[in-house]
Amino acid sequence: MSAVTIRNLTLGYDRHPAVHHLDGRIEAGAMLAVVGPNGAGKSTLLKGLAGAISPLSGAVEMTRSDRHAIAYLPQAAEIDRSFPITVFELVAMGLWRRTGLFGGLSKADRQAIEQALAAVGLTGFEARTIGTLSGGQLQRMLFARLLVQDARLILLDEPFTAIDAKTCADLLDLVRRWNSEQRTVVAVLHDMETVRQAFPQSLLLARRAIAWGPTDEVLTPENLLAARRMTEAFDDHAGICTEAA
Ligand SMILES: Nc1ncnc2c1ncn2[C@@H]1O[C@H](COP(=O)(O)OP(=O)(O)OP(=O)(O)O)[C@@H](O)[C@H]1O
Repeated sequence: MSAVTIRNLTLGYDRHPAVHHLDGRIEAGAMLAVVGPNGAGKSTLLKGLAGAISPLSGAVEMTRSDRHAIAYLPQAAEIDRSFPITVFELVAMGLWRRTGLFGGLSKADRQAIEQALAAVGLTGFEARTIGTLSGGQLQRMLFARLLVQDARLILLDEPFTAIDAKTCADLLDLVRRWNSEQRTVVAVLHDMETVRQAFPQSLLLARRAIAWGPTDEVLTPENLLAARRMTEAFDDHAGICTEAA
């Protein structure tokens, strides 16, 4: 059974396409890594799956109940840390579909928030404002919000970038737990070791799909080179450095 079917999907900004003519299926319960060079369209694809941007053409198909149960973790850079909100309040926002924006929290809701904070190792941080957290603590807090969302489809944009090894390992354990609970996880990742270790399926993106399937068949040197060449060909401002994939 597929959780998501992508049909001839083109996504972009101001009518400029960033992801072209993508076709594929994400099976329910899959762990799919989305990989590719900078500017390949990975974040754009996640936003399209999350429903945060509308397709220029084509479609993202999923059941109505799945569409209403998507948890999306944006890149850390997109979080406004100066916003005056506490850790508890931010994690509580994961419940808003159930409680409504201004609804009160039940005792069970408060317990769920406390449990989520405990699961990410942030017990005692409830009253801290988010601007006082370290990078690793911030990411743990965002995972706690994902936990209380209790979603079937979880979209993660670079969840392990710029965090320490311990936090990375702890959060990867949570992702594995979600997968063992038959949730579907789609993650944009840059670290190929993490992809090979934890994500059986990969989509290699370079505006178009270069390859999509079992990770060891997708992450070949030939495919990675093709992805880099294709993304550079798209980028008007591409520099001459060709080292980092
Ligand atoms: N809000 C936006 N408005 C206009 N163009 C955008 C916007 N966001 C992304 N783009 C462009 O769309 C293309 C794909 O960007 P995207 O962020 O999806 O790539 P990415 O693969 O996630 O890159 P990275 O690995 O660097 O995060 C890029 O050329 C980018 O400049």
